[in-house]
Amino acid sequence: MSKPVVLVVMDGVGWTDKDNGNAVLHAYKPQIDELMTKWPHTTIKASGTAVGLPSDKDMGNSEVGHNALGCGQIYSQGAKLVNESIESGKIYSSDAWKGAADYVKAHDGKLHFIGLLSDGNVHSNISHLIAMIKEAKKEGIHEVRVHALLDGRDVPETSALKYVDQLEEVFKELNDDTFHGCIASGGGRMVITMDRYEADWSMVEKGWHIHVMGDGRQFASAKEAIETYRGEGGYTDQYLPGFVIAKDGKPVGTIDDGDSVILFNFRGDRAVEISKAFDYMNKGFDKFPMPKKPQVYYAGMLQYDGDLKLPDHFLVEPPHIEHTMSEFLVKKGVYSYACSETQKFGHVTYFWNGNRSEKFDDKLETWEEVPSDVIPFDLKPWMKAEEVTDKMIAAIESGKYQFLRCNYPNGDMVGHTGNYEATLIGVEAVDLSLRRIMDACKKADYTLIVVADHGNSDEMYDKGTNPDGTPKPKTSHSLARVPFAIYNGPEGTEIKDGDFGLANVAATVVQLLGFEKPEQWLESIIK
Ligand SMILES: O=C(O)[C@H](O)COP(=O)(O)O
Ligand SMILES: [Mn+2]
Ligand SMILES: [Mn+2]
Repeated sequence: MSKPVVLVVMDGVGWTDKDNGNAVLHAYKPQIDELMTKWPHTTIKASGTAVGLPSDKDMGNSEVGHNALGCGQIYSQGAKLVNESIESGKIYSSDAWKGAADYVKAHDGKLHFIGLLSDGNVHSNISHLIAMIKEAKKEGIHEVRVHALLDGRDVPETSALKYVDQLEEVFKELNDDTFHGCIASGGGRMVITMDRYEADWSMVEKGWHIHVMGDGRQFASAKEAIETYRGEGGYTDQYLPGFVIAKDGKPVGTIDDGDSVILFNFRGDRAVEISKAFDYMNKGFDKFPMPKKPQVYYAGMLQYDGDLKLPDHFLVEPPHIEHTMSEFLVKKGVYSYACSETQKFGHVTYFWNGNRSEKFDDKLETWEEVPSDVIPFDLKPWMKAEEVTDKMIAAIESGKYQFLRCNYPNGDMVGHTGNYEATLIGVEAVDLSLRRIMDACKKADYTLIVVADHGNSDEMYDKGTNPDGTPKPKTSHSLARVPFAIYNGPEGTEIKDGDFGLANVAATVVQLLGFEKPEQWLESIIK
């Protein structure tokens, strides 16, 4: 009988000697150091084409990382699929594009785009937005409104004006007697609209008021809003309060009956809640009161949830991820367990299972969520590591599961705040938790795999310095490789020669569990 396997994802903990504010390198982390010296270990690829992104310049992210970990294959991901669909023009012959355009034309309405305004390529890409705006004009749509969520999390932390200027230029070029486009509202992505995993529905409620009702602080332009808020509160982009663009006291682009709305984000986790608000508004939606429910045609860039079929209308076919590890293990009758705190709960369940929100088998699969705090995580960099560890150890000690997985968000969520000192503590909290997991695995004689989904905390400084000479914080992920180590594996466990990536982990897990991998998967990392 093979030993059960525990897999820990240290979210956002990249592995590199480069020291650009490397909070992994400088953290006190005796456990990770032990794993990466005394046990079978290597580093693996977690970015670019190794995880299905358009190019090797694309940093990894949780969606593509957990998809690859959970399915053992490399699928072309949203960023790439949307590029291809726009290049070929296929997107404009989709039912959803035609539906949205026809609805606006039939009602003399406005076409709205909501989404993350940047070229971060994690949730969205501004180039997709611009292409669609140009096509809308070509197709005879007269009124376009953009509801711009400001990024500063997948791109430099105060870069919003660059993207706002780029978009305003496009409108300047396009606007004439037949066409009028402008920014109608917006706000920081960590304040309005882009909540995930139901951590804080009030963010989506705020977004509803700002985008749909035009109910918020008014400014003459997005630029004025950004500059005013920065001056008043020193806000960085991701935390900028909501704003409404108005003329003579009247919002320029509320969402009304007869309008169409396209959410131009391709990634699902932070697109699900706002999509539910639109798709379910007349179907018992009860997450927040809706003083206004406009009759609109709503479409997502992709379908974000394959089980819920959400949203109903979408422009580009999402990757249809088949042959996942969870499905494979269920067919083998293996009991499995998954745990994280809210912020990453969907990563080890929904992303892990190929963007499906439901289990393959209720009896064999157990999922446990530890509620996350709703605070900026640099204020509490240990987050819920202790609670996640408690649950993992209880699950190991129960003896019920042959495969157990968890995600510690600290390296990533604290890394995204740009706070180097806090991120050191975040990594150290993960390391402390690992000691307890390692001891539990030793005691129960389970194999432990420790890996990460992409870098972040390993590069906390951006290019350049602040006016006071301190390093500029970097809030986004990095291109670093990630650590991979096997603790307490079977006698003779040895890493193969070769250059591996996240998609090689699934085969490694099932090999350790004593199964042969399905033919679709990439090879195992061990001999
Ligand atoms: O959504 C986020 O917080 C960031 O854009 C990406 O972080 P993640 O890929 O680690 O979730
Ligand atoms: Mn991640
Ligand atoms: Mn992240």
